[in-house]
Amino acid sequence: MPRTIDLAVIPGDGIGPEVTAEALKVLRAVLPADIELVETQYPFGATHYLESGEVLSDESLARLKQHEAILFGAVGGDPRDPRLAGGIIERGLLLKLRFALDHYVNLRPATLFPGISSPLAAPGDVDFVVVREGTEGPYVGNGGAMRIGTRHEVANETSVNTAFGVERVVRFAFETAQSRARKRLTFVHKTNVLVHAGGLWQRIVDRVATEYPEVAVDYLHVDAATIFMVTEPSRFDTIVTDNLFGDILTDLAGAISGGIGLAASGNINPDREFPSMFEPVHGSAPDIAGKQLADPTAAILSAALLLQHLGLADEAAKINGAVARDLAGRGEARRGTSETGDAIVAAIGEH
Ligand SMILES: NC(=O)c1ccc[n+]([C@@H]2O[C@H](COP(=O)([O-])OP(=O)(O)OC[C@H]3O[C@@H](n4cnc5c(N)ncnc54)[C@H](O)[C@@H]3O)[C@@H](O)[C@H]2O)c1
Ligand SMILES: CC(C)[C@H](C(=O)O)[C@@H](O)C(=O)O
Ligand SMILES: [Mg+2]
Repeated sequence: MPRTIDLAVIPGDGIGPEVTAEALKVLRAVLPADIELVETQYPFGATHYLESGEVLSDESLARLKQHEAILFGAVGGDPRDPRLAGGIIERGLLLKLRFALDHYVNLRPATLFPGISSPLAAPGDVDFVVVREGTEGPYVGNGGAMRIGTRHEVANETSVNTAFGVERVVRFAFETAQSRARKRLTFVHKTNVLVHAGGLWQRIVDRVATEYPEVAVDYLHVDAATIFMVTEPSRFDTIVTDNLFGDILTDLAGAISGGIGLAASGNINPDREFPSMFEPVHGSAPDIAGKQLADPTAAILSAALLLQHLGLADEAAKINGAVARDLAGRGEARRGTSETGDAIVAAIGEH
């Protein structure tokens, strides 16, 4: 039966548009003739804000909610531009989307593909997925500052953790662990210091664990987790953690899996009340923007996560297979962004 995918596309700033163009190229190439991809482009990002004054209006948000899924590039402008101070784009656009669309699971797989060199690990050593909480923690903007600019300034940034919010992401993580071959879940936090939030998380992990007897659960403090991610990444299968620890751990996970240019993510609303949003883990990379130097593989693998979420597992597997074949033969030669997109499209045709 013919099917349509109604996709919102937010390319964003810097390398965002460059890598998103390649992800769309691959999506168009992998979908069979009876699935029509309908793309609606939205201009949001720092550049659009500086031109129009809009970060993300309520009307735009309402329009985005109508789509089936969102493909997101990356946002963020010149860090020295005072008009962009205060995380106006990061908070006002990206986090606003994650919160408004209730993306309580931020799913970030880490896989070291054959053919890719990692500072320390060997292929097969890195094959885990981070289930990062996406709507709570220190990200909620519950804070404030007083006596700003004086020697007596006080600044607070409160981490908000609710039983409801923690339980739903922990349940998702157990389901994920249960579905994977090794069935191992590592809870990462800092329960020895952040005792209030840590206590809540620990009690919920312990309680939900009783419903998943096949899943082996362990715990690591986040500082120790960074050690093992470098020295023994094979110990990880599924990781569940809060919003901030998950942010930091997944850049590290990218670095040990061949680089941030390969790290994909999905901001998922498992209840399917709102569209989920798929984006590379990396940002707008102003240092390499406009030079065709960005690796679009993270954006392309994020498109595969998007297809998986929409129930198109065969097409998602085709993209993952094409990326694996391309990476295996890529070697050390430097390639341009669109050249890499073309090579992955060509690799889809090989199977
Ligand atoms: N999801 C997002 O939109 C997102 C995520 C992270 C950062 N940001 C924003 O992006 C801006 C830059 O942030 P940053 O420099 O901390 O992080 P970044 O991820 O943009 O860049 C970090 C380093 O990784 C490199 N890099 C990133 N993506 C790459 C790719 N695809 N191929 C090759 N190299 C790549 C960059 O050149 C840079 O050296 C900031 O405004 C930040 O707030 C946005
Ligand atoms: C840009 C920023 C708000 C964002 C985050 O911290 O979640 C980014 O670092 C990411 O990892 O997607
Ligand atoms: Mg990050």
